[in-house]
Amino acid sequence: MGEQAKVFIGDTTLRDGEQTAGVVFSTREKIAIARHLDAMGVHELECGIPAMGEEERDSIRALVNLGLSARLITWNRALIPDIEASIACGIGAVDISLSVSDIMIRHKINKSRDWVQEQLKRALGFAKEKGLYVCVGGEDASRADGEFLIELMRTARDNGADRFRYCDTLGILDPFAMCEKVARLTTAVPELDIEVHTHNDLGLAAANALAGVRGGARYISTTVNGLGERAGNAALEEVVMALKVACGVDVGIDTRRLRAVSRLVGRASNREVPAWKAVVGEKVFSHESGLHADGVLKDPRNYEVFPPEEVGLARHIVAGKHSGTNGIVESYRQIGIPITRAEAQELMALVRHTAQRIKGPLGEKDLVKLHQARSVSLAA
Ligand SMILES: CC(=O)SCCNC(=O)CCNC(=O)[C@H](O)C(C)(C)COP(=O)(O)OP(=O)(O)OC[C@H]1O[C@@H](n2cnc3c(N)ncnc32)[C@H](O)[C@@H]1OP(=O)(O)O
Ligand SMILES: O=C(O)CCC(=O)C(=O)O
Repeated sequence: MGEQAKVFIGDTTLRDGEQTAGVVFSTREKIAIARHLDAMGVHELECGIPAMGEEERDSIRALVNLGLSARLITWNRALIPDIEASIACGIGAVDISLSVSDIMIRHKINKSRDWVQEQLKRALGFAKEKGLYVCVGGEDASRADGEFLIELMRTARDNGADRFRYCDTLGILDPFAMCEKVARLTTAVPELDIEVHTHNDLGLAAANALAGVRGGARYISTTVNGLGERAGNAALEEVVMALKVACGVDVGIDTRRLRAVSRLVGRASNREVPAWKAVVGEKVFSHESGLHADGVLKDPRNYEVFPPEEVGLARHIVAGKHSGTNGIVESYRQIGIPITRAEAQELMALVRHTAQRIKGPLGEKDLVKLHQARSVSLAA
């Protein structure tokens, strides 16, 4: 993955994210999330499923009316009425989805590979006739026959598709396999851009998204906080920061807004963001252990992969069971009580004991109490 690689983010918080069992966004929440993602510079928003009915279509129309810079795209089965419903919302881009693995072709949609090919031509032909941008969604592509996928992509290319979405629908791939499989497709059909849509059933969604890019994909499907079916999708915040930090690929998104959008989606989905959530968790820049706190105080780069401000977070030095002298001095400094290293060393056993007793970090009151107790015992 070189610096020159252009990678686009297609966020599907408002479609696959909302498909999380039990999650419902109000139109107002959808608007707030869409505005936020747009302001950050997310390139495309998959914003709903018009075939679901009038209420869903109304919310999609409300999003269309915002006039965002991001491209809005809807999810559709490969059925003309689904695409007509999208057009009726004023949408200019559609994902036309087909199950492409034999297991789903036979045991879900009860059809054949030939039917899939023919239905793709029909639905894609219709959408292109209407002037739409079309992403062809290959549901369960990671379990599909490789040769069949190539044939399907060629059909898609020859019928005007703008890109192909390679879905690891069940999250079964490892990053090495993902890279190889996508590379095979990009080599066989180089004219058609690939998007990778990865699920987190094995905790590999973000890694697989990056592996897809290594294999030649140019689009990544994400959701804020990794919301999505079952264990969720590749998290926007993880993908964007991993691309930037680990791969040297800047997708041009304002990462300082990641915390805010994470909290917005956390509230709207009624799924609080865990404090330890990678990249945006409230406590992922908290340092307690003596050697870590010391290292961070000397130079944050010792223990921080990027500065917390880069994602809208802040650093915290925490006094607790594993604290060392320098961390304790800093904890007292933060609450306006300057102490010396010698004083901190004397307080350390009390800090450890208190942390053990309360089974957690010390708050301001605990620190003040220990400091007063020490002063009293010295005076006595
Ligand atoms: C992997 C994914 O996330 S794909 C996105 C899935 N998202 C959703 O399902 C959320 C929204 N879904 C819905 O509101 C509804 O399921 C609708 C409107 C899409 C369809 O509703 P219904 O017509 O009542 O069908 P139902 O949900 O029971 O079953 C799906 C039907 O679509 C068919 N189907 C499934 N995928 C496709 C496809 N890609 N192209 C064409 N037909 C399909 C199934 O074979 C089944 O048809 P059958 O009843 O003839 O066997
Ligand atoms: O078919 C698509 O475009 C997306 C389907 C999907 O969400 C998935 O396969 O996980």
